[in-house]
Amino acid sequence: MSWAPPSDPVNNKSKPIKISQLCELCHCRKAILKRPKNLQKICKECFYYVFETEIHNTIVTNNLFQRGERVAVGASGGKDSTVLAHIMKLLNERHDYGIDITLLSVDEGIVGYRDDSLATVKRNQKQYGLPLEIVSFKELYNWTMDEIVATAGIRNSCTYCGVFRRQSLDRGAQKLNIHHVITGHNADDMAETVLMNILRGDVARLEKSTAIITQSSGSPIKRSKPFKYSYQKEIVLYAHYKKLDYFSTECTYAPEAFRGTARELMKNLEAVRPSCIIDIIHSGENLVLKEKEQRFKKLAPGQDPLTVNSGFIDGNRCERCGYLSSNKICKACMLLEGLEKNRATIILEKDSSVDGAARVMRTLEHLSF
Ligand SMILES: Nc1ncnc2c1ncn2[C@@H]1O[C@H](COP(=O)(O)OP(=O)(O)OP(=O)(O)O)[C@@H](O)[C@H]1O
Repeated sequence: MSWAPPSDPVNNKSKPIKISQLCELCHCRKAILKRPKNLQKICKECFYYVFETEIHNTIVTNNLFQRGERVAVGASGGKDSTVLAHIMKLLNERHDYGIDITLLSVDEGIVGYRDDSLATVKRNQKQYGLPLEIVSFKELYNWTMDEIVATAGIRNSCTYCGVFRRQSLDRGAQKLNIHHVITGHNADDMAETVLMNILRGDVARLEKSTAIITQSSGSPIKRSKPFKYSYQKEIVLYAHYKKLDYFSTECTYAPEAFRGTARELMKNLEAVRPSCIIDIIHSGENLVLKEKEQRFKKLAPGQDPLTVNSGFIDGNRCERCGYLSSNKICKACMLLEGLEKNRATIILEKDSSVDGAARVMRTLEHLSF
């Protein structure tokens, strides 16, 4: 789409605009917002244009989509994925990417949170005229997040949720025969991840943390992040001005503790220097890490470092569930094993004493693994 000239120029005599109030991009309309990314004062129309065009440029530069490809948008009903669904539909039509978009949601089973946000996704489905598929933890693992938290405690809830959700999105996509899932992870999320991995010294993750496309070896599903360079604040502004229908409540369970700390640090840095979000991403992209061979064991000629160092076998399948996994038993099955043991203990204790209920409550309070 070519850029449309402003319809309400400065010389509009009925409503003159002071030069100092003019949009710094079109120099015609009144600026109504300061762009969080670079503090430019711009009008609403120019904001839409630059925001959408930057995402289009990210898509084209990184060659994210192939004509005819089927793409699933990981749709949680939150602001990021709602804006993602809206923008993907818009850009697909505007620039004729020729992709086929489906909304894919995971119901983690969190009463008062995910049930409400899924209601938003169902409205979005109608608003955008896109097909929707919902897969649930209950149907895939026979556990809801509420049951997991009641059994394992709240402390590790993000670990369970993250592992099961990642696999659920893959399984949902496979069910639909879709091989590309896009998510609403944005620049703030990415900069936070880079910081977190630096602070933890997690070199293996640091290396991958700025990749726009990720794909587990052997997995048919690739993932990408079209909002890699989009600021969280701009996504919220866009959703607000476009009056998009999204769900804005935070998850009922505790956020991952260390990510929360990194987020706080990022917010403080951004307040002093807005460009630091992009700067951290660029730093991450340009980090040159030591050769894997030097970081890990010595390799025989032709040996894959990942195979040697983690027991990884390309195209491996989990011995329990048969799903693709880089280990003999996939992470989801390992977590499930711990959960099932605790469910068994709780049921046993409940049955064997008069004051069982009180004991179960005490056990639940102290359980963590
Ligand atoms: N339950 C879900 N079903 C489908 N996709 C999900 C779900 N939860 C998260 N995602 C995907 O992962 C991305 C990042 O999720 P995260 O929980 O970190 O969220 P967020 O920043 O609150 O995003 P959002 O505003 O879209 O909820 C989301 O934008 C979405 O694409």
